[in-house]
Amino acid sequence: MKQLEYKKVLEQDMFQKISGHEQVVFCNDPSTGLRAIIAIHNTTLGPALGGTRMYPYSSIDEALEDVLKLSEGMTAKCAASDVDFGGGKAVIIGDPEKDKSPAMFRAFGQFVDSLNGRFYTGTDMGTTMDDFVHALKETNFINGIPEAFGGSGDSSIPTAQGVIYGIKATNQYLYGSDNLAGKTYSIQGLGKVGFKVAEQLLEEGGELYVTDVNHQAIDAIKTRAVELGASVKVVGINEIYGVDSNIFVPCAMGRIINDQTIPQLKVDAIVGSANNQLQHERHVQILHDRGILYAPDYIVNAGGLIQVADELYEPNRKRVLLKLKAIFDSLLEIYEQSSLDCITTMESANQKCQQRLEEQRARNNFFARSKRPKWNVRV
Ligand SMILES: NC(=O)C1=CN([C@@H]2O[C@H](COP(=O)(O)OP(=O)(O)OC[C@H]3O[C@@H](n4cnc5c(N)ncnc54)[C@H](O)[C@@H]3O)[C@@H](O)[C@H]2O)C=CC1
Ligand SMILES: O=C(O)CCC(=O)C(=O)O
Repeated sequence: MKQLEYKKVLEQDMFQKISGHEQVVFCNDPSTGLRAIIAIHNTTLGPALGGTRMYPYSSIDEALEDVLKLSEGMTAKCAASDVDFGGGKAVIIGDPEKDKSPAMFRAFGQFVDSLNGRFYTGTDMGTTMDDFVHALKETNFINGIPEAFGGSGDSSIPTAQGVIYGIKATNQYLYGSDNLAGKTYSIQGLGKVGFKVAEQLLEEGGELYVTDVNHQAIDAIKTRAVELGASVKVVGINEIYGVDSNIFVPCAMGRIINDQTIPQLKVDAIVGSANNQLQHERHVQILHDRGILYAPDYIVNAGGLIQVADELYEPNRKRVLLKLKAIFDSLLEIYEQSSLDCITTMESANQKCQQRLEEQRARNNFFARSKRPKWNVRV
């Protein structure tokens, strides 16, 4: 009896945790060591889409919490970027440096395939296009694949481009010009996205402070700076928050805007690619009160989503470029609206997303076509 009650509490706890989500799938393949969780948050706008992260989570709870938050963010990102997909994401529990294998990604591909088009996925932190070339052998529900395989290539390129548009919009709003030159930027993380952002800022005359746990990434940006006749200052991983610069550009992990880091910040704005930068929603209000402009992460980092969603309809670079440029206007609109309504930038962005979701729900009536994008999605 006691055991039954205990089980009931556990079940309630689990369903409470996933109460905002449509479906959560645990994937277990001992033969390849695959332990993954796929979370589908909301398919109002279309099938779920979102990258797969590989990270050495210290517990299943930590992995679950991450995937739930990331997939929820994808619903907002799709809504805000006018993309006909819904919110989903996956995490693989393991160290990307040590635990990966082609067999593991093939096994993961089989799990993705079993969802029969409810979930499309590709790269995120800790995974690369090559990993998904293996998954592609098992399923077609993969995006962000190399051009040689009929895809649109590395999605971190448009993500980085979107971050640059976000920084330009922020400079325009704060300093009256979108020029990147003559400003200082502190960048956390020089991976697939952060490195490209750093490179373009250097090329356009920005001054950089950078940090990364990976020394090769640091060496690479130093070399690139020398080639460009520019210079970068390297700071410690915990020192990055206290750097006196114009803009903090987080391009590594989430939850880095929190009670410990906010008091250290000496920047005018935060504009970066990292997903879920705010530890809690209340932190955006604290930033607002301190006069630090926050660029909502899911607006700034939508470039990869824009490209991979486009790829599923058939890659078209011109269309992607137009949508990437829209990040500049969208962010400026959010800044201006939040100032007019005396609300935070996140509240302003969320209102925009809610409006699109409600409009789509109103269209999803008995006569509506099935909840699929209107063009021929590759299956
Ligand atoms: N790749 C993409 O197209 C997109 C990425 N994002 C988000 O942007 C962020 C970065 O993504 P990627 O560049 O793809 O990942 P990545 O794995 O290529 O790069 C992450 C970098 O951060 C570094 N890092 C890890 N912990 C750190 C720490 N404590 N301090 C400083 N550096 C640290 C890593 O060494 C690595 O160089 C992630 O939050 C990801 O979810 C969001 C949208 C799309
Ligand atoms: O960038 C991608 O490949 C897909 C989109 C995504 O997962 C994200 O924006 O976090």
